[in-house]
Amino acid sequence: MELKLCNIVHDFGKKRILNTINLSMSPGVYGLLGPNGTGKTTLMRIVADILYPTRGNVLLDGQNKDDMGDQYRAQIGYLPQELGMYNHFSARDFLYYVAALKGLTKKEASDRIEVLAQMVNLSGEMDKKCGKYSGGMKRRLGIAQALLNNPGILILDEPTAGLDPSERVRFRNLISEISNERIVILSTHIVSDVDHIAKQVLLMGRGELLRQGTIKELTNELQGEVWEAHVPGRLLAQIEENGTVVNVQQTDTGLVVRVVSKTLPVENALMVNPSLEDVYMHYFRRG
Ligand SMILES: Nc1ncnc2c1ncn2[C@@H]1O[C@H](COP(=O)(O)OP(=O)(O)OP(=O)(O)O)[C@@H](O)[C@H]1O
Repeated sequence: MELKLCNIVHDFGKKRILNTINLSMSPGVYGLLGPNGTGKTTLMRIVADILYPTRGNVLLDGQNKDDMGDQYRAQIGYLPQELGMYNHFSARDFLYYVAALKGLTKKEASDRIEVLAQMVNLSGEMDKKCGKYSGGMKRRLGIAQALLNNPGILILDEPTAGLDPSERVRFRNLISEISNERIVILSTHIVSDVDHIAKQVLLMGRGELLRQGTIKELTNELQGEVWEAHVPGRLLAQIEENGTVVNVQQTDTGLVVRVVSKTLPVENALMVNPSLEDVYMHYFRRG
């Protein structure tokens, strides 16, 4: 399966939101990483066939999605940022409802709901009302509804927003498990959501794909430019002037500063291995 975005441009009124996006994807997790308001949701809505781009084409295995119609939409699973759920529905009824909208028969729906409830670890909670679900359970139910039609392309828009750290880790593992046969596009501004699981990281800044690569490729680009130094507080401003400060930790004897800088930031700085967070800060330090 190959999903290709060709010269996607999108304008809202006179404002250009997406500027000539080109991208080719095969099964695996694509982490769409960038600050708020850079066009991630807009791009995902275009791939989900909810929004028509101003210009450009989306091709699935060489066929234009607009020519494929329902055949294309049958391949899409979408978890929007805000998924509307009926609080008085049980999780099971909610999934039956979405299954009906997706055109599944009752038998297909009941078989699939059984499998998905297990997959997202909600088997024992299916008769509980959606309104009684925690944030993490809602997100897992959101994944289940997106997977009802067994889509080849799964689009997850900030799926970990509002989750606590342990839910976040569980959720990341779940995404990883379900990504071996499908294209998963996951947008986030939280680096750890895509660290470890993304086959490719797409850095999105102001409507453009700034960089694309594996985590290793992106971190390798900063090899020799990431430092840690133990410094007195008064040196922080000078370090900030010459590099991108990624982290500052207070200690009894001063600060431990992590910084991206082409040159040695201070005498005693030690070169360290770059992380995806360093890459993110390097590209987006000014928001
Ligand atoms: N329907 C709309 N009409 C006008 N402008 C819009 C519309 N939807 C989004 N925008 C604008 O497009 C830009 C990109 O928004 P988008 O939601 O795609 O970004 P994002 O990267 O997903 O951000 P976030 O993480 O905050 O959702 C923003 O400036 C936003 O205000």
